[in-house]
Amino acid sequence: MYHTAFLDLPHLATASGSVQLPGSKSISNRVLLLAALSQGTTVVHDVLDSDDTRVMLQALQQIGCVVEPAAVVAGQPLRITGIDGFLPNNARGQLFLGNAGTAMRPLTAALAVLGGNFEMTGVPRMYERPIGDLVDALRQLGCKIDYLKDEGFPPLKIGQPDFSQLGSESIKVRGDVSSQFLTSLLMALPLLATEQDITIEVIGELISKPYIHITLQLLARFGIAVKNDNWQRFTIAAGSRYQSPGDIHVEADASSASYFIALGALTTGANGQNGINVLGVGKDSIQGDIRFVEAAQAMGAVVQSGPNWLHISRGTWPLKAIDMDCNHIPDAAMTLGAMALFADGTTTLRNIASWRVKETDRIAAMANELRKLGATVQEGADYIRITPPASRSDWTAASIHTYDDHRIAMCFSLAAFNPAGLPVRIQDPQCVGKTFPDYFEAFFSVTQPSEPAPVICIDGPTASGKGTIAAIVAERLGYHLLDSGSLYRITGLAASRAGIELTEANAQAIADLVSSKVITFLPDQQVLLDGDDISLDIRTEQAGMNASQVATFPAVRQALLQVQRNFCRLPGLVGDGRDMGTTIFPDAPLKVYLTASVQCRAERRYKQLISKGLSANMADLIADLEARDARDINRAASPLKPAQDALHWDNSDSTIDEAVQQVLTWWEQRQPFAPVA
Ligand SMILES: Nc1ncnc2c1ncn2[C@@H]1O[C@H](COP(=O)(O)OP(=O)(O)OP(=O)(O)O)[C@@H](O)[C@H]1O
Ligand SMILES: Nc1ccn([C@H]2C[C@H](O)[C@@H](COP(=O)(O)O)O2)c(=O)n1
Repeated sequence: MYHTAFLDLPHLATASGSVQLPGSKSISNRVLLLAALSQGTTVVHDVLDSDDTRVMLQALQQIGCVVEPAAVVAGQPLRITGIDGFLPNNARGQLFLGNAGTAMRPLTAALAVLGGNFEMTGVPRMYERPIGDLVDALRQLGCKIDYLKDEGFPPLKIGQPDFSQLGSESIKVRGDVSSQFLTSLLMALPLLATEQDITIEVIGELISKPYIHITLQLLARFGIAVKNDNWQRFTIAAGSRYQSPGDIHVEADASSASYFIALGALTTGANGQNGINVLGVGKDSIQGDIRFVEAAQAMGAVVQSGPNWLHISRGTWPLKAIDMDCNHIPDAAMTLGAMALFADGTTTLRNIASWRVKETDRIAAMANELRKLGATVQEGADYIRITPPASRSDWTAASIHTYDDHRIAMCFSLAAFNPAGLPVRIQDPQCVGKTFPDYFEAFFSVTQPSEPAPVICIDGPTASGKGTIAAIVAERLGYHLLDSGSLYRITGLAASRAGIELTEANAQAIADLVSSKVITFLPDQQVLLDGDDISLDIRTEQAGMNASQVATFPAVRQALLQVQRNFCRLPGLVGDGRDMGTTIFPDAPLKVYLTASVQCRAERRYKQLISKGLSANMADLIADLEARDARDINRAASPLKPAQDALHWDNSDSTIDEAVQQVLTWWEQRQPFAPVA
């Protein structure tokens, strides 16, 4: 997941390949709660690991469930031992539920019926998301729920219920604000339907029926039969008791599939490959958002499907504008809003009032951000109408505000395929953590830029601070990092270990040797050579001198050329070395030549070596630095020198932060985005 302040997507040209989607959020959180309420242990496979499931799992452990392991571990199922319909004595506490509607609402209902003493809290946006209709319905039953802040909204305090007045009348709940209210009652009331039937009656039109369909399907898996009378009355039979189904698999998220379905519809592939394969969800899905496929087809996508896979390719182009009632696919419909940017006219998405009370006011948010890109947008209480930019020149490079809403971030990634060749900036990309933490990694794995991904080159003499500055700049931008010096250090070390003398006569043998090695770069500057950890061995001054020696051999430089260029991948690269800007990435949009005085560099290197527990003395260091500088500058092959278009920075008197800021400022000056107001 990207934790950067923003993520710049370069202009993208083509897309092809396969994406394995993460588990569905809606199914994950329902299954987790049902398992928690059940008798027995449920083994849950493929649970989504995201912000919303994390808060749910934490809360379930607080109410007394045993969860093993305590959090989702990739590739491992979760074992949940439920409470069998009863809270432990004196169950109480504060449950923090972030911005997860799929946790706040069902847990409120279940705990209000079970009768714990809990405070239900979350992030500020959660306190703007209505829950009053659910609370009213629960109070009809005798549940005790108080508002801790604003009437009708979390945070809430749940106390002991009094069911002595419980009669045979049906429980009434509004169906036109959020289907999560009905889902919450459907999951909580089996706990009360031990001796009598319980009927829920929906007031107003029931929105998002597909989500109720998921709830009913999953209740059935946990042993609860519900009679559905025309989506207006739901009767839970007397004698209900949650029973673990044993093993259960969470299918992949159909809403998350929408971005890749759209991607297939928008793009052509490169190198003879065509289309996008979406794995983990297909035509047998129980999720309503799978019907996004029909909407995408209406806009021109060509879709083939199997039980749990989809293959999508471009059909009609430009896409066809549509006028569609999207009530059945409220979440995935946002993706249609992004697709509308590529349509042949005005697209209208109707019956989407629920967008206004989601993670943010999604109608307003989509309208604002689409306008930034150049679209003409009209919004109403329950609709949005989008006309794409009239021509290429009407597109603008936009910095997309994401409102802490994962779907806004994912939708607007598609705008990077604009016909104007513009990049797109996604602010706060980590908001995708709510449902699809590795969304951008998946997106980059199947997309290709129209130009090579952007590279920032930082060259300069030894100990000038290149490596330090490059690493921080890369981290701030979410870019890959190439420490090219380490490749020469590895080469020198490999040759020495193989007993090859570092002479010109052995240059080809050394080049062949390094080409035959498996070099692995791990986080935290860890480097493996054929599986051996050589991270410290390559950092000695001797290793630096050896590197400088082998770096004079053209055969070695040639062997490492493509290795270095292969580091240039989406979303971009920061490369540090001696010839990044002159030889390896001559077309890089930013080249920095970083220097510092010899005395200053020697002092820094001294401190660096001592802090690593390596021995050093200043006089030797100065001599070594000067010798290394001389060799690097005077060698014939790709000598150390500033590229003609490099910007120079002497950082003898600046801090690391100042140097980083300078590079980032230069980089920002090259971006087309308007400054954030
Ligand atoms: N502006 C700065 N102020 C103070 N210390 C710095 C500054 N820049 C870098 N340093 C420190 O100097 C040391 C050397 O920096 P670094 O290893 O990044 O240099 P380098 O140019 O990459 O060296 P080499 O080419 O040998 O790999 C590090 O300990 C780093 O923390
Ligand atoms: N692009 C590069 C990077 C490094 N070298 C050589 C010259 C250096 O003295 C040696 C070690 O580099 P360091 O890790 O200190 O940055 O490797 C080069 O020729 N070209």
